[in-house]
Amino acid sequence: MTKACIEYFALSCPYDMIQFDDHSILDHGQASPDSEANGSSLSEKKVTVVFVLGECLVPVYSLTSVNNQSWFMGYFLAQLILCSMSKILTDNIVSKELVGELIVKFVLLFSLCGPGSGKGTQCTNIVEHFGYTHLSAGDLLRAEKESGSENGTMIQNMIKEGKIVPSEVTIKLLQRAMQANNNDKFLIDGFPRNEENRAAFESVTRIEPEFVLFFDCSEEVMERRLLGRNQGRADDNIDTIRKRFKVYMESTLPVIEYYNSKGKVRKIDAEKPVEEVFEAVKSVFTPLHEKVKHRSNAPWNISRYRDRWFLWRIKSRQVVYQCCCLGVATLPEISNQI
Ligand SMILES: Nc1ncnc2c1ncn2[C@@H]1O[C@H](COP(=O)(O)OP(=O)(O)OP(=O)(O)O)[C@@H](O)[C@H]1O
Ligand SMILES: Nc1ccn([C@@H]2O[C@H](COP(=O)(O)O)[C@@H](O)[C@H]2O)c(=O)n1
Repeated sequence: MTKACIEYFALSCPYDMIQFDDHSILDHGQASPDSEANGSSLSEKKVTVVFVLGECLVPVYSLTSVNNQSWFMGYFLAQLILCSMSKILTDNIVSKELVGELIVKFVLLFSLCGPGSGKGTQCTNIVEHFGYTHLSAGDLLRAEKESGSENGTMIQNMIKEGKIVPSEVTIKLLQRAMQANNNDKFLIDGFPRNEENRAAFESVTRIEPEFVLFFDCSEEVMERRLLGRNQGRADDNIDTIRKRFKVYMESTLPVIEYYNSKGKVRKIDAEKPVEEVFEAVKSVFTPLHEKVKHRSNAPWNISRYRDRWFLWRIKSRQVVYQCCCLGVATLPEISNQI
C-alpha cells in the first residue's frame, strides 16, 4: 500500500544508461533554452530521480505539458521506467533517508466526527491557517445533487434519511475535486463515513491519511448545534439528526476505531468554544506543518497511463518528482484534453 505517496526511492542514474527508443527527447532538449534539457549536457549529467514504487511505477507516459521542462522530465522518466527497470533498481537504489530532503509529500487528512461536532467550522480555520484544500464529502454530494446529475435524486434521498451514499459516487467526486486542484495538502471532511467508504477509497487511490482528526462531542451538544445552525439544510431536523447519530454510531465509529488502532487518530475536545477548539487543532497541525513546509512549489499535473490516473509534479532543478495514483477512472472530460 502506498501511504499517501510516501514509498519513495531515489535512483541516481547517468543519462547514457537510458536507452531512448526515440530521439525526439534529444531533439527536444536541443531546442530547449533550458540547460538541463539541453541535448549536449545529457551525457555528462547525472540525475537523481525520486519516484514511487508499486502501482504508481509507470505513471507519466501520456502527459500534458505545462512547460518544456516538465515535459522533458516526464518523458525522461517514462523512458527510464520503460527501459531495464530491474537493472536500474538493483544497481541504483539509494537509501530512503537520502531522499528525505527531496521528497515533497502529498498530505491527506481526514476529519471524521459526529454531525454538528464543528468539523466544518474547524476545517475553515485550518484552510486559512495552514493552506489545506478542504473537501467536504457532504458539500460535494450536495453540489452534485444541485447540478442535476443522474444521481441527484438518490443523493437527496440518502441525505434526507441520513444514510450513506454508495462509495463509488462519493469517491468519484473526491477524485475529481483533487484532480482539479493544484494543492498538495488535502483535508477531507466527513469521509470515510463507513468501512465501505474507507476500503474503497484506499483500494482506488492507494492513499492513506497522514492522520485523522476526531472532534469529541456529546450527542446532546451536537443536536443543539445542528438545530441552531439555520443554514436551511434538509437534514437539520430532529428526525434526520437522530438517524444520522445512529448511522454515526453504527458505521462511522468503527472507522475511527480502525484508524485509532493504527495510531492515526488525533482526538480533540470539541465542546469548548470555537477558538479554544482551534488552539487544540493548531497543536496537532503545527508539527506536521513544520515537517513538510520545505515542499516544492511545483504545480500538480494530471496524466493517464493505461486505465489509471496519476497526479504528478516535477521540480527539475533538484529533480524532485512526486506522483500519486488517483486510481482507475474514466474521466472523459480530462481524457479529451490529453
Ligand atoms: N465549538 C463550537 N461551539 C459552539 N458552536 C459551534 C462550535 N463549532 C461549531 N459550532 C456551530 O455548530 C453548528 C454546526 O457546526 P458545523 O457546521 O461546523 O458542524 P459539522 O460537524 O460540520 O456538521 P455536519 O456534519 O452536519 O456538516 C454551526 O452553527 C456552528 O457555527
Ligand atoms: N462520505 C459521506 C459524507 C456524507 N454523506 C451524506 O451527506 C450527509 C451530510 O454530510 P455532512 O458531512 O455534511 O454532515 C450525510 O448525512 C450523508 O447522508 C455520505 O453519504 N457520505
